[in-house]
Amino acid sequence: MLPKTDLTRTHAYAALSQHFETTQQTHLRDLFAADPQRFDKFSLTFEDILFDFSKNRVDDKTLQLLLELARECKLEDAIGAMFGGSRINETENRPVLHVALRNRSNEAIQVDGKDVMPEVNRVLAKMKKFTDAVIGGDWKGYTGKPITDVVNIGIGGSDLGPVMVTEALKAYKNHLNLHFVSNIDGTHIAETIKSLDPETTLFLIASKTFTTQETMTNAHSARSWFLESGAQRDDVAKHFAALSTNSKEVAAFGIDTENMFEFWDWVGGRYSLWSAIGLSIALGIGFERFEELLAGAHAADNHFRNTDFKRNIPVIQALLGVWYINFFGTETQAILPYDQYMHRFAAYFQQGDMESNGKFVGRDGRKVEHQTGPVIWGEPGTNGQHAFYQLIHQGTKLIPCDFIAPAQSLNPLGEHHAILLSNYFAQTEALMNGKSQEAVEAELRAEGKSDEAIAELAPFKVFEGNRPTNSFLLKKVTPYTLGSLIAFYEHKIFVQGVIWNIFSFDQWGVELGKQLAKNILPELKSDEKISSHDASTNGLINQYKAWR
Ligand SMILES: O=P(O)(O)OC[C@H]1O[C@@H](O)[C@H](O)[C@@H](O)[C@@H]1O
Repeated sequence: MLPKTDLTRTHAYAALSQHFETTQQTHLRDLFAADPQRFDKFSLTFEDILFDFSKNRVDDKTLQLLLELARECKLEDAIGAMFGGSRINETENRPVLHVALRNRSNEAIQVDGKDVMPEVNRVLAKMKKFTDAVIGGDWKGYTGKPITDVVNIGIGGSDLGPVMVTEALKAYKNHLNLHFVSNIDGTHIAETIKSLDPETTLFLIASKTFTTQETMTNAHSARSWFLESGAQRDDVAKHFAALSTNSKEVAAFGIDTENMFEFWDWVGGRYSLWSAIGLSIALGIGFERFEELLAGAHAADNHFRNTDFKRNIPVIQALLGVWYINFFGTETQAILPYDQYMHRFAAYFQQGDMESNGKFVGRDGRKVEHQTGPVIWGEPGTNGQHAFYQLIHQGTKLIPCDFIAPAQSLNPLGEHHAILLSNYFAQTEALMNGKSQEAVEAELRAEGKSDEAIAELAPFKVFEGNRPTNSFLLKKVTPYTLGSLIAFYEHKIFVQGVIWNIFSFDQWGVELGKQLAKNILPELKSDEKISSHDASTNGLINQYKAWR
């Protein structure tokens, strides 16, 4: 059970509200000028990751109060409850144990008095055997050829993690071609199988529940395509594997349970890349590197669990987010990786964060009186700079941003990396300092502009600055470092959920649309005019029928 604390009724919240009134106008420039130790004080190093949070609109007092808030919300108990296997996902009556999947120390983790680690290790061993056989060419397709292409069919948590990680670690990839099919739009599977040879293709049907409409429909289409190629039913075993918690449905689909890689209901879909759902990752980069990913996450778990909140990266990340969301009223959070390989990182945490903390009902079952999860978005730098940074620099909205970059490039090519990183450093500097009216005027004067032209143009060229950023500087993107970074963001989400007094590990909000789609599907099959919905929905459906 998680402790229940009403955020807005805590002492720390009242103190923070007061503190906000007195400090909200303070400029970051002045905070830096006033404290030469600011970077040392407000940055943390964890192995090969530097987390610099000094460019945030906080001072010692802010952090002290935010840490008090964490204590008042009983964060320590909540962390203990998660790692201890309590059923903290109360609305689904499940523990939340993605940390067990990467528990490389093998320390026992009990659920209802039973250690889950032997099962975790059994599946990992099975994954290793399978990945070694497929990568090594010993696993043969139905005509005796080795596998060349792997297609992961899954959606949401059964897709986004594997896609993000295999993209982020592409530099470590072996010869297997990876493909991901998620969308129910037939275009996705049709375009994917166009280039594939059924004799050398392996399908991974990734679904925790094995009932998700999109995944099952795509899986059936993949199987039909495979059988139409001349393969027999018995050959399915050589070309289809299942990653799931639901052995009954896997068997019903016709996949031999020998080819099933299990995980458990205590793994949330959006936290499942560490489980059998990560099989495509292990196939793409090899099992050892998959284990390095797990090890990096495990090290971050230990940091989260054992480090004083003051020096605890995910706790600080979370508290800064709370400061902006609940006091400054920010609504979004940009994640901006200066690494092309990490181009799906923000998309991954759109699900991770928004499906976890996009909730308006508190753990007491009542509507909360404060803001909860932010809108997460972002694109890799420098592409974003040429697209939406205008608004971050000069728009009317305050957008806290996370900048992420590796010091070492995996593709050192001429000056590319230095140029990339010069932009990474410049952007947080510019967002913090801005550019004053005087500086703009002096610049225009130096360009020889008249006083009149200067007066006209200057206001448009002013940057207020004081826009907060976090910087993650990684030594290099490796499976290990990536594992740690992902785990930090996961725990940030957890901490915020605790403080907001919401349940971060269910996702009831995705159900209504699914239900309604189920009602509408049969209506689309008939030619009759539909009148069972509101006028807009009826109108849209009937126009669709007229045009199809
Ligand atoms: O893995 P499954 O059971 O097919 O579910 C896929 C996704 O289904 C969605 O409905 C859920 O909101 C996600 O959390 C989940 O990841």
